[in-house]
This record gives sequence, structure tokens and C-alpha cells, in this order.
Amino acid sequence: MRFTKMEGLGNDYIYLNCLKEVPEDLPGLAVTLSDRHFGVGADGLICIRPGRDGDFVMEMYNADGSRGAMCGNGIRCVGKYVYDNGLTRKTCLTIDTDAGPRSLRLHVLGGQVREVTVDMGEPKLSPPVEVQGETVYPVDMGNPHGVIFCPEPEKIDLEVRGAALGRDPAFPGEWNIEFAAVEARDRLRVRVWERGSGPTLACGTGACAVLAAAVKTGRSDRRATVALPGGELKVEWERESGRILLTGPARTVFQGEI
Ligand SMILES: N[C@H](CCC[C@H](N)C(=O)O)C(=O)O
Repeated sequence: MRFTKMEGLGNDYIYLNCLKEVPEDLPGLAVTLSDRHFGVGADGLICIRPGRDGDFVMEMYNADGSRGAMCGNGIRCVGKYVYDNGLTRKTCLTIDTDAGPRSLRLHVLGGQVREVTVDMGEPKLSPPVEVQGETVYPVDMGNPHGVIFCPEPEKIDLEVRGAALGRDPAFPGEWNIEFAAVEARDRLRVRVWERGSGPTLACGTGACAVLAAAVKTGRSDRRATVALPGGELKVEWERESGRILLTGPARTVFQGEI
């Protein structure tokens, strides 16, 4: 089986072209291939399938085999994959996800996609909750996030603190947890613990969740740069449409066969 390893700000997934056939036991395959010692190594597995309402379907699995409803870094790489591999010539396309269809605009340079803008839809914010002594801002980006503002996210032990919060009974089904510092009204610094994958170098839906919570609480403007360990994402929460636009890179690392 051929695969393509791709990354968006170091949030790396293994991509399978499932347009014609779908391997059995995708959750099990996600676990096996994501292993960074005995497998290919990744934050999870993404299968590209024929579109339902959109042009293609993105089916995403975390490294522990659990299904993810939406993936901001991953969907940018799906856009790059289908264009660079000649599966589409469209630079504006729709990708179906478990969280619903998402529109992409591919920025092509030299015949290859370098950067992608994704319409991530409308964030759904709930009132803050006090959990384990933290004020957590729940934001649904099609997947569940808990945002915590703090002065130095870099000092957080994500394996301990992120896991404990993400698995708190207050958050049914486990949540993705972001620790965010506000550097300026147009710049946020974020560290992420992802359910099903652990600490990651970046999280696209998480970056959107942080911006939404920061705007809602008066901490930031509607357009900001979100700086993560793997790099920077541009995020804008449009006042008119109420939707969040996410812009960032997408890169192919290597192709392989298993
Ligand atoms: N890394 C992804 C988010 C994965 C979320 C996944 N951990 C889940 O919700 O199960 C992103 O760039 O948006």
C-alpha cells in the first residue's frame, strides 16, 4: 500500500489515497503506522475518499485509532495532495468531513500548492467552566476544544496537565486542550494537547478555537497570528459571515510503500 507523509506546521499525518479501495481496519492501521518507532511515525492517519457533497472526503484518525471529526492542518494537506497529484485542477474546492463540508482555496506556486486558506466554519462557544482550578473556555470547531489563557504556555507539562484536563469528566469523550498566551491583540502563542495524539507541534482547529475564545473575551482582535511550536497560522474570525478563515502551509515530506 502506497502512502504519502505530509505535515502542516509539523502536525504530521499519513495520507492514503482511498479513492478506489479502502484498507480494512483503518483505526488499527492508524495505530500501527503512527508509531514513531515501529511504524512510519505520525500524529495520525488521513484517508482521502470520493466526495459526497464535496469534491473529496477527508476521513481522519488520531494516533490512538480514535476518529477525529475535523483537522485544520490535515485538510490543508488534503487540498495539496489532490491538486499536486492531478486529482483535481480546481484551486477552490470543498472537502467533506465528519464535521460537515469545508471550502478550501489553494495557493499555487510553481505548479504546487504551498499554502491553503480554509473556511473552518462557525465556532460554537459555551460559557467558561472551572475545571481542576483552571478557567476553561469550551469551543466547538467541529471537534471539541478547551482553551485556557495563561502567561507562559511553554511551562505547562502537556503530558500531565493537558492529559488530565482533556480527560476530565467535565469534558465527555475527551477534549483537545490549548494553553494560550496573548502577546498582542493580533498575536497569540499556543501549546496544544490533542486527544488521541498527545502534544502536537500545531493544531489548526485548536488555533481557531483559541482565536474565538480570545475575541469573545476581549483579549484579541478578529484577525491574528497564532504562533505554535511548529510555526505560525493566520486566523480571522469574519464579522460578517461569522466564519473563521485559517491560512497556513502544507508540505509533502515523502512517499512510501508498506
Ligand atoms: N490536529 C488537528 C486536530 C485534531 C483533533 C483530534 N485530536 C480530535 O479532535 O480528535 C487540527 O489540525 O485541527
